[in-house]
Amino acid sequence: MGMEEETLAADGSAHYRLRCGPEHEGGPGVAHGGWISGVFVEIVGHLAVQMEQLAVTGALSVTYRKPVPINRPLTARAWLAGKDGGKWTVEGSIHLASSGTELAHATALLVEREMSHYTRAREWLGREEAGSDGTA
Ligand SMILES: CCCCCCCCCCCCCCCC(=O)SCCNC(=O)CCNC(=O)[C@H](O)C(C)(C)COP(=O)(O)OP(=O)(O)OC[C@H]1O[C@@H](n2cnc3c(N)ncnc32)[C@H](O)[C@@H]1OP(=O)(O)O
Repeated sequence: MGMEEETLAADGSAHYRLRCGPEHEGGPGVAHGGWISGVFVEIVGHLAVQMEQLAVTGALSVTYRKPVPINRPLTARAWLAGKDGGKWTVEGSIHLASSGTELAHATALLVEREMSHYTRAREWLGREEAGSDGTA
């Protein structure tokens, strides 16, 4: 996703240096929105990994404030904004490195899981493709 460096701050937030390559261009000189969303899924998910908790993204809301240029140094951060049992609210932002201006912001709901999540997903898919009622 173009991540070049990750640093963890004492407050638990994660900070990145990154850059959008031309392969993710969505308009002349600017990033595709899917790349921006993908960066957010990765950095909010990685925050949970850093805290040694497996969690998946249940919901992600992205605000695209300014076009994100390709081939320019960017910074991003992710931080835990709240926790309610096994549900985490994680926020993220992407900035133009040169000015610090925020280009995009995200709020994500992460849901804690065990590794059995993936076994259950495979079992669910088997039932789904076999034409059962699909109840997970
Ligand atoms: C230089 C170095 C750089 C390094 C750079 C890092 C690189 C390394 C990256 C590693 C990091 C990658 C990280 C990728 C992470 C994914 O890409 S995740 C992939 C995308 N997400 C998915 O595939 C999830 C698919 N969805 C699901 O599996 C299920 O819907 C979920 C999300 C597990 C929820 O299932 P569920 O049965 O509803 O779960 P359940 O336990 O019943 O619900 C828990 C609670 O969450 C609530 N909830 C669930 N979904 C929602 C929702 N959408 N909205 C509101 N509430 C919800 C439920 O209502 C419930 O609430 P309570 O009743 O407890 O109050």
